[in-house]
Amino acid sequence: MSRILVAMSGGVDSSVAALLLKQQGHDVTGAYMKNWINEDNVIGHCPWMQDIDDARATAEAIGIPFRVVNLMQDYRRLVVDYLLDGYQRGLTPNPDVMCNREMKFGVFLNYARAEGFTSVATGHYARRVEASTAGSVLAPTCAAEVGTSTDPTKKFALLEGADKNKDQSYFLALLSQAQLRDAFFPIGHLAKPQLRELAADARLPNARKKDSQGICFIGEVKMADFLRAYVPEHPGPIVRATDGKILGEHRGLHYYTIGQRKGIRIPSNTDNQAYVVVGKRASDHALLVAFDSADAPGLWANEAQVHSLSFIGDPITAPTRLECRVRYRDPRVAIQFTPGPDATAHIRFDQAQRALASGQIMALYHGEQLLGGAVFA
Ligand SMILES: Nc1ncnc2c1ncn2[C@@H]1O[C@H](COP(=O)(O)OP(=O)(O)OP(=O)(O)O)[C@@H](O)[C@H]1O
Repeated sequence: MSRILVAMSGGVDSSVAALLLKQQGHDVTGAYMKNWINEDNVIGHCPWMQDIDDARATAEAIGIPFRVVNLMQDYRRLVVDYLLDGYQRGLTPNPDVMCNREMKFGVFLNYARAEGFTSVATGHYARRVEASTAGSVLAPTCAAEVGTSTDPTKKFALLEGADKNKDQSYFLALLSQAQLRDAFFPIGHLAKPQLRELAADARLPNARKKDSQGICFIGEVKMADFLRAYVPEHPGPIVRATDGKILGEHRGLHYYTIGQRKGIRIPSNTDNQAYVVVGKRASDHALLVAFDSADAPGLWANEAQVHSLSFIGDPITAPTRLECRVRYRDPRVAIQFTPGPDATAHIRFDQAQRALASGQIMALYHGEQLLGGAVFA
């Protein structure tokens, strides 16, 4: 029997994860991670107290012990500083991906091990399966199995969640084999309506709670409001990329992402073409814009460089036809993957991709198997 610490956010997904593990006969404890409590009270409503109450009440209904783990200092250092630093450097960081690698399957997993637990579980929509090595790509041997084995001789692979509308594998792209070995995703094989039914049948108090939105720690708050509070304003010119004409002034590059059309506040001078952000220029802190069209400079990419490449299973060391996902809700797209030195790779897309930002995460797939991830240069 495994001793499992389930990360319970107060939401219905992680509650059903705990419920299923308990029903399977494991020794289960629930834990809420206190990552962020809106310490400076600058970004309004933060539902964390309600979430703790919900998680505690649900743990009680399931009949498992519950604790609150304070990880605020680690979170500030490993996620918030990464986020703020990235935006200040003109990048597009992804705090959810980093929260998984550094917190849930990092600090929280280490905490669990130190407390005598064999593994952690979350309510992510992703499936962990046993894998065997076939060439350089790990091939799942039994896609139906969503087991709780921590056998150190076994290798594990990650598949997309069965509910394609809820799949969260993208956010797990930077996990390692060692992290995956001790991580369970008990709800990855379920569809959301099925999961809600299980929650209702078990009379879990949060069976009808609505799904959370937005960044894990910021909760319901918009990223722009968060950045306004934490990143100093740094104005610069808005420059038309096609001819260098200065069109106006912006209040900080961190408010903009490549591909963004809203909030540029430069009126279009044709009837039907709006400006879109196509880049950021560090030398004069310029925001580069162009009319949104197929030939807007820098907006569409046939190829890209990535760095900080990591693999869940065996690394891919030769040029290979694969697929990738360039952002959470995007479909997988076919690519030619060519590994380079020092955890870099060159990606050639079969079809041009719109608005790839430096710092953005690329998740690498072979069919529905998540192979790993990297960061766009
Ligand atoms: N503050 C937290 N404390 C404990 N676990 C958390 C916390 N935030 C997220 N998690 C874990 O990470 C998983 C994915 O987080 P996400 O914010 O995407 O939640 P979700 O998919 O809406 O799931 P849920 O319905 O459980 O909130 C959750 O299912 C839960 O296991």
